[in-house]
Amino acid sequence: MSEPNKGNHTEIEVRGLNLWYGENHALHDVSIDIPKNSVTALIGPSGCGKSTFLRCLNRMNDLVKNCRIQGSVKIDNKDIYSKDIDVVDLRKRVGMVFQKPNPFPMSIQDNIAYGPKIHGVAKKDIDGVVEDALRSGALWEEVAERLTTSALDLSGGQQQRLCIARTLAVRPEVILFDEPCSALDPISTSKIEELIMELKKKYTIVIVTHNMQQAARISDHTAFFLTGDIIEYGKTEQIFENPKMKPTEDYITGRFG
Ligand SMILES: Nc1ncnc2c1ncn2[C@@H]1O[C@H](COP(=O)(O)OP(=O)(O)OP(=O)(O)O)[C@@H](O)[C@H]1O
Repeated sequence: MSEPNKGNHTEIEVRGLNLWYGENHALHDVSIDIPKNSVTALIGPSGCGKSTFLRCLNRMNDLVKNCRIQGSVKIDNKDIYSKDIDVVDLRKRVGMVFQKPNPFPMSIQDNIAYGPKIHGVAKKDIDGVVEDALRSGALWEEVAERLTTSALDLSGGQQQRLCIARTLAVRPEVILFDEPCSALDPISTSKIEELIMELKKKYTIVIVTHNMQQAARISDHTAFFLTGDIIEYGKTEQIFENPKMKPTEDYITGRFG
């Protein structure tokens, strides 16, 4: 079991989390404390369970057939797997941004307004919510004059910032990023990285990344996963400059993975 991080106020507390896809035991007794208003990076070789773990944090694995989960995941002190949790409300509180930008096939404005409308924001307030979300997503200046045009006409990087803005529009507490830059060029990537570092002032961020430099640049804490276990978890500086575990050192120095 990994040492839970002690320090900042904990936003996400995971204890003894086990997950099976059918017979495949994909997460082994994972425990971790993820601090509020910070960026936590999940790194590790392909297939080690990073995305699986990330998806446990907003119960996206509920949608996977034959998936079984044991253990507890508390967000803001409340077990998100308890019976009285409304999963739609949970996914509003814990937003997610995926590897490939996935705007809805509708206008920029409607992409952002979609969630707030579903969650009951009054019509008169929608324009303000849209503008705020696009500003927070560092996209407003680029799209203010073309809000009614299709989101699919935006560049890949702009689409990804739109997806981030769409997540922000429903006022989440936590944002999960699953390799958000892997489909983007270096300039778009650095814009998203800057945005993530800005967003952590208001939100708790957990990011899966294959890009070690990215983890080192933007995260405060890093967890190294290997075959379904957290091998090491700590301050990013310590993990990258002075890893305590041999497999962590081997991975970050490129000896495997
Ligand atoms: N929907 C699913 N159904 C069945 N098995 C799955 C599913 N998703 C993941 N797995 C399995 O769970 C294990 C962990 O996969 P996961 O995608 O979480 O790893 P990862 O570290 O995120 O990998 P990558 O870096 O390649 O995205 C793998 O053995 C994978 O095959």
